[in-house]
Amino acid sequence: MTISIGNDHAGTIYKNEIISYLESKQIQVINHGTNTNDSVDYPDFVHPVANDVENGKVDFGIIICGSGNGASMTANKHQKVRCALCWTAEITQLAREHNNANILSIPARFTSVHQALDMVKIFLETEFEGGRHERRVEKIACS
Ligand SMILES: O=C(CO)[C@H](O)[C@H](O)[C@H](O)COP(=O)(O)O
Repeated sequence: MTISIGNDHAGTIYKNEIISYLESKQIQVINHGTNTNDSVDYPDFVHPVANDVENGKVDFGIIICGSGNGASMTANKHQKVRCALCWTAEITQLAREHNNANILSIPARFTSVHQALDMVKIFLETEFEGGRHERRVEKIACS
């Protein structure tokens, strides 16, 4: 499995912890940055992740900013992306089970690193339930 990841300056520390976790699980990572704490614009680092998911280069993406909102809004501009802003384990599990989310948006300024790593684990290990949810997910994309 390969994961595409991107973040703004508010998420750099969390991104580095997540990469360490993923690599410990032998998961390859495409890191689109940013890699410093210098102020940047989140769309510049989220669009590449959304492109990777939309083009089928990876199955899942992870994006991180301060509240998770800007990153999520940016990713969801991409037609084939279903980005979920998650801040608890249960919301993360439901984002996969019910919404077949393919990008996880993490609010770095409102979660701990431990919570973020737990959400990443859940996001990657939880299967989409399909069934009634499949019909609903298919209606998300505007024609
Ligand atoms: O888009 C955001 C707000 O929803 C992100 O949280 C950004 O990380 C945040 O806006 C950055 O704020 P800063 O004051 O420029 O660090």
